[in-house]
Amino acid sequence: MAFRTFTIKVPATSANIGPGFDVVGLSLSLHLTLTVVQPAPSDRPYAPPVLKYSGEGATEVPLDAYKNLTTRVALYLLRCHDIRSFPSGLDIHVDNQIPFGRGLGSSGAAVIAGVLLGNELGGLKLPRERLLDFALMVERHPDNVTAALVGGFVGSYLRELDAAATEAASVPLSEVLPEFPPDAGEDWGLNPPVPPLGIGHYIRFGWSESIKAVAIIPRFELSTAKAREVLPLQYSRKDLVFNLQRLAVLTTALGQSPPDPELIYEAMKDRVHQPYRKALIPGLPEVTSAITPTTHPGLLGICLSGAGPTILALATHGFEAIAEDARAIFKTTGVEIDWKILTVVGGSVVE
Ligand SMILES: Nc1ncnc2c1ncn2[C@@H]1O[C@H](COP(=O)(O)OP(=O)(O)OP(=O)(O)O)[C@@H](O)[C@H]1O
Ligand SMILES: N[C@@H](CCO)C(=O)O
Repeated sequence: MAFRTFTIKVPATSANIGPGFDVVGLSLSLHLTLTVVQPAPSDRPYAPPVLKYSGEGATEVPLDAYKNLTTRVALYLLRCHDIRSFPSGLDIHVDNQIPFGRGLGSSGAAVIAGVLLGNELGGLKLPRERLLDFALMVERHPDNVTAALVGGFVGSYLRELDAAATEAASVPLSEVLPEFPPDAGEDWGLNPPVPPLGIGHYIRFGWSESIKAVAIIPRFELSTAKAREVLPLQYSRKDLVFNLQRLAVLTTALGQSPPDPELIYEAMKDRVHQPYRKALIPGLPEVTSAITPTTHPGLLGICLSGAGPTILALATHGFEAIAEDARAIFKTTGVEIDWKILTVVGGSVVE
């Protein structure tokens, strides 16, 4: 193969949208972009990938290809296809607009970029559904990764697997993505666990073109793992039905033109994750209860974005008033924010 260069562009995502915990995701107009230069094979000694990084997270992300999340996922995909290492002399420049640990799907985007990178480098030509299986072996809830891969407003579920497939899909992350020493020589250890076929299934819902998302982004990180630890293992029937009723309405309501604020505001309420996360996000209940379609014309609904701490307000107009009033409320709790108006975009692209 001759020298080639390609780019991989993956959108940010907001998961849950209120009641759809671990079920729905929305792809948004911030991107993780990889520009990859792959030299033609040569007789020169093996050279490991050189990773450069700009934008969000540039000061904290590992630049060792055997430690970085995206390249580790790419290597996982390659190793599952009997390709034991990266091609020699790769140059990968990552430019990232998605802030880390804010509930905008940075890790989901990094994982999807990794499966797309592995697919390209190995010339594997895997279909989208199979790429999703690999992503789900790493990020085990489907909402962010599915929306990042296919784009739009997406609902997904994990198929019930038989006993053997359940076992294959439940191996610890450390076995899926072992950390190799950079100079690992010939000993690559055990074969990686190959995902069962068809783990995740999804459908794209309609989305009204008039709706934009105001991302109100606190200036602190909250890891998804920490924000999941505070959730209970069991829920009352009342709370479950509360969420199911709203989610059923929401998936169609956001596709209608014009969107109905009265219907959507209530349909974006949640009793499964947000109430438990408020202790981690000072100001969350105050912002979501003070900003309503009555106080802020144009607002449709407001919720925690993913595992937080970002708050997502869906609106047709009045964006600045929503964001600045949220800023003022957060300020009273000592939290500074940045905000952005985002649009709903298509899925990942390799070109
Ligand atoms: N582009 C990237 N390259 C390498 N690692 C990344 C990248 N983006 C995110 N990560 C890793 O993922 C971590 C953040 O993941 P986490 O799941 O906690 O939050 P999030 O994905 O931003 O939010 P959420 O899942 O709630 O939408 C970062 O601290 C970093 O370790
Ligand atoms: N559904 C997940 C999204 C975060 O990745 C959560 O809320 O924990």
